[in-house]
Amino acid sequence: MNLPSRPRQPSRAATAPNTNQGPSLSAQLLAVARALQDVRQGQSARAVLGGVEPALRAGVQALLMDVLRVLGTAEAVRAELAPRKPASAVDALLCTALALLLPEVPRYDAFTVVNQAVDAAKKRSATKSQSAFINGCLRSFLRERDDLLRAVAQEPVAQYNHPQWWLGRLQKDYPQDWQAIVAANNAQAPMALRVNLQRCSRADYLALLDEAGIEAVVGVGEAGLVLTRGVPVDQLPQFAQGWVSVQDSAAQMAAPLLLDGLQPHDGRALHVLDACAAPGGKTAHLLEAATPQRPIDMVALEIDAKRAERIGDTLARLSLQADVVVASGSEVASWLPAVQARHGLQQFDAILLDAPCSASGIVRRQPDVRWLRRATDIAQLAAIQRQLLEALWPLVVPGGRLLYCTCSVFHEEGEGQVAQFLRRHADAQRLPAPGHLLPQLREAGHNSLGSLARDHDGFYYALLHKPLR
Ligand SMILES: C[S@@+](CC[C@H](N)C(=O)[O-])C[C@H]1O[C@@H](n2cnc3c(N)ncnc32)[C@H](O)[C@@H]1O
Repeated sequence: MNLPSRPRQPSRAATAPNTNQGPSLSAQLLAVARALQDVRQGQSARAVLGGVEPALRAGVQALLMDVLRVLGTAEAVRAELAPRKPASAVDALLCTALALLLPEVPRYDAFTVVNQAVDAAKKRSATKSQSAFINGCLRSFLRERDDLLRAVAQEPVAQYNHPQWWLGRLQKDYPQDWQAIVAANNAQAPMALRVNLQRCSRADYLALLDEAGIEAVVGVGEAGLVLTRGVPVDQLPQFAQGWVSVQDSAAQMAAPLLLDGLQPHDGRALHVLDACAAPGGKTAHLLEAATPQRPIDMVALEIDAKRAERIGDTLARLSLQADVVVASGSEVASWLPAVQARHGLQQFDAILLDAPCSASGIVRRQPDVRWLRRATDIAQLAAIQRQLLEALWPLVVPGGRLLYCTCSVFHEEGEGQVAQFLRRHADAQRLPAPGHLLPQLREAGHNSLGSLARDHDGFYYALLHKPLR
């Protein structure tokens, strides 16, 4: 945490409490505080934001993400200012305003935040009677900010903005790199794109972006791009027509890892199973990588019926096709016979197992994740990952392969899981794959183009080959 040496000046964003066009800051603060209350009760930020009225949603989303990134500091400061924890609605509004007053979040002039937070408090029955208390706390913070920040800087949760158990796990798994991982988690991720090579080349799409005034650099693989500034997807040329998708650079490594060098011998289509497929980002990438010489027959499995609908939406936009099956990858008997009959197959040439995980590698995109997870979740998730690996490995044809991946940096969900699997399965051989990829903190000069091109989330990849008998 950087301590400011002098009071912060009015900053880059709005300093006025309201404009003629947009909703007032107090209305946004009220909605952010309600959303924070819901997240604290266990709901994901994505689900909560879905319920925010459309006119407020974009602003509330941006502010909520900022608040969640510094929530550990804000809560520690609140505890200094008000040792007896206020009622949940009051605490959520107070912590929201404190977060927006921290030096890491220079969005608004400090007095604007204070005044608008007090206005917000007066608008809600659950906070109305505490508006003077909120005003007092926030003004105390402005007066004593440096001392308060120095006091809480000694507490790891306040300093690093991650739960204690999470920091402990990172320290154990990465004694050298844990602080760099935490710093990357607290930064904002760039917007990465994957060009649909069935529709156009990367060079042609770059030219389209250039025409639209959107600056981008070449990213991973044959289809990756990274924007120097994120834009709403509807501003991306030909997005609705399926020429491009938004996907982090680490996730874009899955399709080439699984497919490169794999060719069915008899000229038939490659039988591919995406075993945990929703919302279908990697299913789509695999299908985009099909060629006339290597057509792909895709089965996309997903346990959650609602999420499975999103695979259909993803594929429809991109004009791609898969057999979407709602079932559990670990209960093979419930879906395999019907799939075998429909596709005329016995086993799969390639299986992608993008397993459910803690999502500890993508917290820079989903800053709520760190506050929602519990320490005990990791062992439970590792048990599910193990069941899926055990159930799916027999479905790989000899000569075929399984790509195991998670968007986690924790060893128990990555290297630890795969090392145990290899000890149990003499018929599994490792092929080259990146292993644990760590989220990157961009180098000095921040948006330096080379640094952007190499930026990615935290991820884990292991490629397992089943030799011919
Ligand atoms: C990491 S996400 C997959 C992301 C997806 N591969 C993509 O790139 O868009 C994991 C998915 O696995 C699903 N899932 C969890 N347990 C499962 C199981 N036993 N069988 C099949 N799907 C499962 C979850 O509902 C979730 O949609």
